[in-house]
Amino acid sequence: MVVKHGDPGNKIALQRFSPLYLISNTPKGRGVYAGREISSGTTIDVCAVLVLDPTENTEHVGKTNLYNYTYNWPSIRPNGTSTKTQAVVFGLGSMFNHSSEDQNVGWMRDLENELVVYRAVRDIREGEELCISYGDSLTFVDVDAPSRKDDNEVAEDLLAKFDLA
Ligand SMILES: C[S@@+](CC[C@H](N)C(=O)[O-])C[C@H]1O[C@@H](n2cnc3c(N)ncnc32)[C@H](O)[C@@H]1O
Repeated sequence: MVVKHGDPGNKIALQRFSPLYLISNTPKGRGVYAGREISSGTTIDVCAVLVLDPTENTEHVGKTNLYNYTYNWPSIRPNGTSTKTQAVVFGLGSMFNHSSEDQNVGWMRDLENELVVYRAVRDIREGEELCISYGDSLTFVDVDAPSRKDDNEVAEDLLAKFDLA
């Protein structure tokens, strides 16, 4: 079907930066990498989402691995009040990994059009992984997080304090 000019409200411009690479077997599983420099502010992708019915989300998707790929999303009840649900993001949006301290990609919900728009939040070097923030409540161990000290290291730190006294 060819869409003519007709109703511009139904036509959403999609943008995807190129080249991007999907790399498997990173410490975070699969991840998305820049194939060349990306300037701050560049749109990296525009992804359509599937907003889940809140009951379907808690009773079904929330019990599966797919849950780890969903984004928090507001949902409007038939009476007009707002509640929370999840949305499945199609395309690359589901492949961006999390970084707590060095995100280079920001994302924004477009509620009206049921899209997520991803943009570079700083200049990105060729070969860098594209990472977003998932927020504070992670469901996995963050491989970028500074490793916790083991008991021996804590004991050594305490002894060092005594030495100083
Ligand atoms: C939306 S998926 C991202 C793509 C995923 N790496 C894959 O291979 O399908 C989210 C999952 O990626 C992994 N992940 C993302 N960021 C991570 C991080 N900082 N440290 C460890 N695992 C991470 C976790 O397994 C998480 O549940």
